[in-house]
Amino acid sequence: MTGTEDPTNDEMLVQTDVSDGLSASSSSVSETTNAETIIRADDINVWYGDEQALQNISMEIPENSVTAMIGPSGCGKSTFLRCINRMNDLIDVARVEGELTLRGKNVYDADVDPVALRRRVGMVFQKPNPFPKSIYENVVYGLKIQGIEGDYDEIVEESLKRAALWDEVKDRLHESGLDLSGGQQQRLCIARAIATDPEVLLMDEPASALDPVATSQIEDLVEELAEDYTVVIVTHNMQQAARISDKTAVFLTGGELVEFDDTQKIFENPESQRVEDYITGKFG
Ligand SMILES: Nc1ncnc2c1ncn2[C@@H]1O[C@H](COP(=O)(O)OP(=O)(O)OP(=O)(O)O)[C@@H](O)[C@H]1O
Repeated sequence: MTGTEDPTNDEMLVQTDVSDGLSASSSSVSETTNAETIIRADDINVWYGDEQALQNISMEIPENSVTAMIGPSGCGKSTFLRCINRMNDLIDVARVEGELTLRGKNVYDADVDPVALRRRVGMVFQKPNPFPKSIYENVVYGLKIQGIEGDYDEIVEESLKRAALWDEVKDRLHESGLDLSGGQQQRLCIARAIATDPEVLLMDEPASALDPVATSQIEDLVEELAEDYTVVIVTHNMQQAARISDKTAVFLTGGELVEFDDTQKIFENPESQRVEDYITGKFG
């Protein structure tokens, strides 16, 4: 997107679609083990045309935790993430089978409005991509599009504080979001995603385009966000998954979920030899 175009990318789609129907800090594993399940996948299969991208995926994601999705390129991590807020609906050739519940309600039921669902399940993408609007307007974009009323000044301040950006931008709220650094832009996108008060935040490699300092800020932020939200994050960075997540799902080639467990267990004592080989760098 250039600075002059209106937003037309997936981010805007999420923002415009997010109009209703549906993190952990590195809190200790034991804290999350008993947490309530917010998302449950049951035998999810996804095809793009004739190609199967996910096979019989089942997992339970606890609320207020960080769940990392790791695995080699093309193993279906992003596809799974997009099942949660039905972004795959937007891909003509994609077909999803199985049940995926959010607080017990199958998001694929006929009576679920995907627009409403995406209000409850926000998304942050790989490339920081604020709209060519002011910082303030970026944060309130989803609210305006969805016709959500409220004290916008307060929501902007609260969202930017939660995204750990307020102190850096409070004196320039009406300057362009595009003038921020990459890391600030990504935190602005996070502020925009949380302004509509979702329950779940999906993050697709949110730090992969950032330098180490900005990456570390995003990691700290993800941990903080998990106090209020359930965060599901795709990452290629295994150290990052180990640092910030409570649960880790390891997908391997062919769209198979090979292991899903507490992050500590996955990294210290995985059940599967294939997972051990992957995390120790023997392949992938
Ligand atoms: N829009 C699409 N149309 C057709 N095939 C797709 C589409 N999106 C993904 N795929 C295919 O589905 C499989 C899984 O892709 P996906 O992007 O979910 O994997 P990933 O693990 O997230 O990969 P990466 O780590 O490289 O982002 C791949 O074979 C990919 O080519």
